[in-house]
Amino acid sequence: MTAEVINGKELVGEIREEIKNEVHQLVQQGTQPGLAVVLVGDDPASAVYVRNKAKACEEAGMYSEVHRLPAETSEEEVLSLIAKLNADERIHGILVQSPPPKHIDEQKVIDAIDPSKDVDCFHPVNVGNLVLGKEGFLPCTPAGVIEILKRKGVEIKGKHAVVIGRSHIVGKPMAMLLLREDATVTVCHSRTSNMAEITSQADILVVAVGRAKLVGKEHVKPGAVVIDVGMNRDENGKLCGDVDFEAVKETAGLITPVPGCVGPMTITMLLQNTLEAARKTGKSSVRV
Ligand SMILES: Nc1nc2c(c(=O)[nH]1)N[C@@H](CN(C=O)c1ccc(C(=O)N[C@@H](CCC(=O)O)C(=O)O)cc1)CN2
Repeated sequence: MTAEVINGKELVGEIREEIKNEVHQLVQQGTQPGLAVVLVGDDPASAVYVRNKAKACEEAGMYSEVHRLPAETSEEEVLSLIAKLNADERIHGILVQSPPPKHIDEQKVIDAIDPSKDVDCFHPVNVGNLVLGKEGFLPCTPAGVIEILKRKGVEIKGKHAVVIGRSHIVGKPMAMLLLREDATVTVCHSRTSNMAEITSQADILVVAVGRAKLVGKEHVKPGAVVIDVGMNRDENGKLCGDVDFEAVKETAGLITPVPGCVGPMTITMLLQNTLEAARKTGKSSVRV
């Protein structure tokens, strides 16, 4: 069996077109969604992601501003910028690119973001709402994974979904969102002893560990849906996921490629959250 490889470019293009139309309508009503991205330091991968976020905003007709701060910027300076952005009516969404330099307490900075502008869904209030199943922002990468599954017609309800990874950004919220969709969810992590035994029972396998090609054929049930959230460099410096794509595509039924699927979908969900935030607050000076 050879898996169907999901065409991320097509999916992302379709959703971004929908968002662009909705942004256009909101602009007509006097509100242009605005996103502020804060990047502290000079991590090259983060610089690429931030550039892609600003470009995606522009293409969707949204306002965006990127605050690039030197690596030695103090925590107080970052907090003071967040306070200004919280009060800025042009800005509906704020995010701080992760990871910041070590001297900055990331959670303290996240806690300072107004929850109604926390489009990453990292603030404890929004994480709490997610766990309680209340309305609110959905975290971008996990929401992107659910969107991929739904748009590809994958039934989630009643299926066994296994998530590998327990990070705050992906693993934990991913498990929550799958639960909300009525999947039976198992979370595996670095201390799981019999991982292949568990993952090979999954109908839906989401991998988010940050280790190149960790998941091989032996981890995957024939016909399973495999979603690769990883973003690594292989021994030749080429971008690759956490899944050994060439090996697993022989076993899986449906598989996401890296690059070109979950990453761009994450940014698409960020646009979606910024649009939602703008709809709710509705204040801005239109700049088109
Ligand atoms: N504040 C946040 N920080 C981080 C998040 C996040 O959601 N919020 N997630 C990741 C990084 N990330 C978004 O910020 C992200 C990673 C990768 C991609 C992406 O489009 N990748 C491309 C390849 C890009 C390349 O050429 O290197 C792909 O998969 O095709 C988008 C967003 C950690 N930090």
